Amino acid sequence: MSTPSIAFIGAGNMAFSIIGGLIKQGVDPKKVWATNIDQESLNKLEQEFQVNTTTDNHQAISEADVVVLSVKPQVLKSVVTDLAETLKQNNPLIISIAAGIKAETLQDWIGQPLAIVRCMPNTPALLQCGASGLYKTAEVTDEQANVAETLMNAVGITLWVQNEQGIDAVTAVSGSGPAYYFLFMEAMQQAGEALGLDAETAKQLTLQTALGAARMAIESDDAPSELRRKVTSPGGTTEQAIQTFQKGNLEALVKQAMQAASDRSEELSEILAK
Ligand SMILES: NC(=O)C1=CN([C@@H]2O[C@H](COP(=O)(O)OP(=O)(O)OC[C@H]3O[C@@H](n4cnc5c(N)ncnc54)[C@H](OP(=O)(O)O)[C@@H]3O)[C@@H](O)[C@H]2O)C=CC1
Ligand SMILES: O=C(O)[C@@H]1CCC=N1
Repeated sequence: MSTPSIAFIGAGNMAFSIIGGLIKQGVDPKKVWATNIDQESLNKLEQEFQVNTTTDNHQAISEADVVVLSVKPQVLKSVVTDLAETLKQNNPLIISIAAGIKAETLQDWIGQPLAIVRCMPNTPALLQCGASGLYKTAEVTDEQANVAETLMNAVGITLWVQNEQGIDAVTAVSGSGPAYYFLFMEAMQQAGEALGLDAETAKQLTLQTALGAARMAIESDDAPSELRRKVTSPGGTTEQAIQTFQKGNLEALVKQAMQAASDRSEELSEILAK
């Protein structure tokens, strides 16, 4: 397949991030369609990225090689059942980014086992710094798997999981993950202010430190535990902070939080399959 024609059904936060990443990577905007309920919210997307937009989901998928389902999980059933006949006729590759909706459920709603890739991206896709987990059904050809991978590689790194449960774990790690780091940044910034820094100084120091730490963790041969050791002078300041985190059982809390995210992903798949 040359450059595929891609239709995003439900152009909200996540689709905006992926479309932005694709266009910045040089994907032809004429090959991209995006839909939403109202045209007003599509205008920004059209102005910023020059992609085709419509409020008519049928029009968007009429010639699409790839259909990206990017509405909220709660409305996915009505969207998919409405498009089922066209999907069966055109047989595009379907990429669903919805949290918690199993591929088999989508195939049931469509009424045919079409080729489905479940993808769990994250919002840093907007900066081509995303991380996506992918799972494919048996119907997905090698060529289609390549298309899905190439698409998502345009906005960050892409990793396949072998069973669908893996997508629940990916959701808990990288899908929801940016929010965990943002929460930590918010807390650090507030604590910096409480220590007497002005808001802007606390913000800049917090964000640059997050960037520096992430880059070091990615680029260094040292594991994060070793990088941490190198910051922590015996009897020094970092040791006091780390001990405070450990007394508060940070690791157990992180595990508990991510288990809750994964459980919710599984739970959604049961609730929303009905
Ligand atoms: N946000 C994130 O970090 C991530 C989200 N996801 C998944 O991505 C999906 C989208 O999430 P997100 O972008 O945050 O959600 P948004 O609500 O921002 O985007 C969904 C968009 O779809 C629109 N919409 C609703 N119904 C229809 C319809 N019938 N036809 C066309 N468009 C419609 C909504 O319009 P309106 O607002 O007017 O209802 C909204 O603009 C979800 O399934 C989520 O699970 C996956 C990974 C990360
Ligand atoms: O919170 C959610 O349900 C979605 C899925 C992962 C990130 N946002």
